[in-house]
Amino acid sequence: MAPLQDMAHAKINLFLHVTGRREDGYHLLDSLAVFAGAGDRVTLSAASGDEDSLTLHGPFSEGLEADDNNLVLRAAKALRHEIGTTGRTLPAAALRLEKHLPVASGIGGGSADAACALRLLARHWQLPDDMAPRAAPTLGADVPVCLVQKATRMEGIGDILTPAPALPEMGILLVNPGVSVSTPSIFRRLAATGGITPRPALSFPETGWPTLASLIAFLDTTENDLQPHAIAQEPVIATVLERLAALPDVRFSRMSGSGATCFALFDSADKAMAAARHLAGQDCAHGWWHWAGPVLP
Ligand SMILES: C[C@@](CO)(OP(=O)(O)O)[C@H](O)COP(=O)(O)OP(=O)(O)OC[C@H]1O[C@@H](n2ccc(N)nc2=O)[C@H](O)[C@@H]1O
Ligand SMILES: Nc1ncnc2c1ncn2[C@@H]1O[C@H](COP(=O)(O)OP(=O)(O)O)[C@@H](O)[C@H]1O
Repeated sequence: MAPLQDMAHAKINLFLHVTGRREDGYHLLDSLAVFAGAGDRVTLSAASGDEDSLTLHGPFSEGLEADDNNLVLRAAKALRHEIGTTGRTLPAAALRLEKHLPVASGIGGGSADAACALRLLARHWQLPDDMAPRAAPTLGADVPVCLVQKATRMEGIGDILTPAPALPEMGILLVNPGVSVSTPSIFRRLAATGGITPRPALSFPETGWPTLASLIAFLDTTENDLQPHAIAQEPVIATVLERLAALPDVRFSRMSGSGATCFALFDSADKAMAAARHLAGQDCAHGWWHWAGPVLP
């Protein structure tokens, strides 16, 4: 069998409202998630042994372990469990993860890797369509949206998904200042300050956003409720946001997820790439990770 390969794309929360808290401590969200061309690559080859295995490669593989805690191997285990008794007898998979996305950075890299592994394993084992979506939420709140990997409104804790209305063509620049941020610690900070901002229910336009201006007019009515808490923990995020807002041709900027990656929107991928070159020339951006290109359709 030829190896199977798929991309685990970066998820960006264009806005993120925390609307409530469940009894188990998980927060209810309302968020518009889109995916960028940036991503990790996962490859699956048939293996002869009886254990699934993982090897790590790429610029952000250092600091990650290829052990049972890695979300790629956790995905394989969760999928076998979901399948039931026959899950244990399915052929072993040799998985290879090429890590290009910064770890613990608010763009769901680990969740995207898990979702990507689920998609590949479901193809490898020729599983029915509902099997990977059943395993996804057991791996993390962001894994279901990463399985879909298309612009989506996320509600509940990330388990209620609705396809987003049509989005305009745009370019995106992602910038991470090289600090990792733990998602639970940012939700804890939010909870400690009372957390929930009361707001009227938000409605998305049924016909979508025909232009970037119309999308930005909508985003201007929203926030990322986790952003102030992430800045309080890692003040360098505020510096990233200042730099993004000052870039040529920038139309909008904000932090994604629980941070620290921030994004800026542009009329085109070319303009995003030109702004990335401009930023890379600044002293403050030394050691910052960035990626610029298209938002996936
Ligand atoms: C904040 C978001 C927004 O898309 O993105 P990231 O910053 O991780 O990219 C996600 O909700 C993150 O999803 P994910 O990273 O999969 O979270 P999980 O592993 O399930 O949960 C980690 C911890 O975050 C908190 N958590 C997570 C999701 C949620 N809806 N409410 C929460 O309170 C809980 O404390 C939980 O124990
Ligand atoms: N394949 C993986 N890639 C990234 N992180 C992983 C992976 N497997 C396990 N993890 C763990 O998951 C945590 C969350 O990682 P990640 O998904 O990158 O965060 P975020 O959703 O904030 O971008 C990290 O602290 C990391 O230790």
